[in-house]
Amino acid sequence: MASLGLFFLALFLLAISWLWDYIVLRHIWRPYMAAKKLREQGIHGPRYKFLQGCNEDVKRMKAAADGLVLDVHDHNYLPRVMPQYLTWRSQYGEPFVYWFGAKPRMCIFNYEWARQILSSKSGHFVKNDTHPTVLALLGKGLVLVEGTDWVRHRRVINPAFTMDKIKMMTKTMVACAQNMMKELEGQASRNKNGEAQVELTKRFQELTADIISHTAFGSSYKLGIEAFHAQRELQEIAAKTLLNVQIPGFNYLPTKGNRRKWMLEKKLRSTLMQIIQSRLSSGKSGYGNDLLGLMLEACTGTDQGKEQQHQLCLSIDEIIHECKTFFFAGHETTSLLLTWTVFLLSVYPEWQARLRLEVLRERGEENPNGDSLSKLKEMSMVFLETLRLYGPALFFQRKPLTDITLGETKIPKGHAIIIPSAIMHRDKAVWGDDADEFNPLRFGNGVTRAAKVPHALLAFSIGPRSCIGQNFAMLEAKSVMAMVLKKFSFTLSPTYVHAPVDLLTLQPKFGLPVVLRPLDA
Ligand code: HEM
Repeated sequence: MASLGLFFLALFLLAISWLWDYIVLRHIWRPYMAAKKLREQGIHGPRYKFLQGCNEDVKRMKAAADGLVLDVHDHNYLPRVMPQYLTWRSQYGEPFVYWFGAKPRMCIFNYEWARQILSSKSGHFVKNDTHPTVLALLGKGLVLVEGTDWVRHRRVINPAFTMDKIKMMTKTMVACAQNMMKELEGQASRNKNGEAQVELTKRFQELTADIISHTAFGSSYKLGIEAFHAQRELQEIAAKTLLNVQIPGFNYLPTKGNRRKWMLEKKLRSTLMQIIQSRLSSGKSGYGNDLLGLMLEACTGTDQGKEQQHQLCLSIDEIIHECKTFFFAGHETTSLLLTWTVFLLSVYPEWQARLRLEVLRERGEENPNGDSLSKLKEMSMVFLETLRLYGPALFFQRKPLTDITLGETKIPKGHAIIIPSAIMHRDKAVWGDDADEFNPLRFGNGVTRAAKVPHALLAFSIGPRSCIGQNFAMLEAKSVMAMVLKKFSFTLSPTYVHAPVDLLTLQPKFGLPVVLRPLDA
């Protein structure tokens, strides 16, 4: 009896200590003190609300803005997509602080501060805490690892992204694009008017999944596409649940949503494991020159010294995480670059004609290759302008590991910093009065001279954590766009609705229906 009493007393004390830590300290005292300290520095923001922070306000503002539909010439979708940042900036100035649950987030708009944070090599800034579903989707690969692990992963992966290697992959990229063109031509020829009405967002997603599957993992399309579908659904779940209050332990409850998420995670892992296993069993004379081959070689190679091998070694579990990372990072972003470029070239047919001419001038009727694609300067300009206006990533997050000072402002350790690149890309003081307009000519003298600040384009980020796949993405997008421009002219379908939406990446809410007209018809 006495021991039962002791047990309940211990349980009671445990509950009290949990309540004290979780409710009082974490959700009342710390937010109160953090807000007070920031106020003393003149940094204000929306009021913290118990447990939810500002998450419900964000949901409300986004829901209210969701009905806004833009004219196709209007590229300022920020009031639709990021209404909270615009509202709070106008109410509280720059920077301001808001609350993601109980966690403070400082939103900065200053290019010099962004440069200092993103270019820092000191290791003082790390990626912010990742939502569990985003982690399941993206894997703890290169995008999310930190410190010496990041150095090790990046060393293993860097050799797969040299320009020579990427140029060699052009053939595969063009072949995948060619298959898609054939399908589209077939679709057009079956219609009486010889045109095809196609929703391109989905087509580009499938195409870029096919390309990454072939170039990075050498896997069969069928297996790759299974991983792709599981990741897509995880992304939808993440986008829907990101702003929900996170109750400790909730992720372990067998709710319908959690069970679906676990099933998808399992499916993704087992599919990637299958791709890896089939490569391992075929690797009698090396594992191949692509990304997966390089990772497996590093993991199992025996011709290096022990010390060097340790620095260049990834475990099978780490390789699975990297596969998730590359599968997601490697196709989602590029498919969106293609989607938004087709949108803009439909709205500005003079640029569509200009790029078609450039493609035909460089290569005539022949399929593009690595060298000819590198010469497509105007196409590069159009991609850069597309990334400025419709970059897939809307903002970056970093978290300082120690107290830091930016200008006169002190940012305490652990306070997340939000760098809203989509808003900064429209800063008229930096980009000029036409910042809201589509003007690829601003990139005529190269990316560093396009604005008043050398590294104003943040689409691939800057500094040591900038995108490892940017050359790959540009060459891939060029391969596909060159093929599309050679085969078709295109216009927006009358059913297109211009309503960009934030689903972790910037996407057209209702897809991109276009009308394709074969050029040789
Ligand atoms: C238009 C296409 C792309 C865009 C706009 C883009 C954008 C970005 C951005 C903004 C970051 C930095 C994220 C941060 O700092 O939080 C990043 C990192 C990364 N990207 Fe991309 N990306 C693209 C294509 C690709 C491709 C094709 C791959 C792989 C094949 C890739 C792989 C990665 C990886 C692994 C990182 C993490 C790098 C590191 O932290 O060392 N990306 N990307």
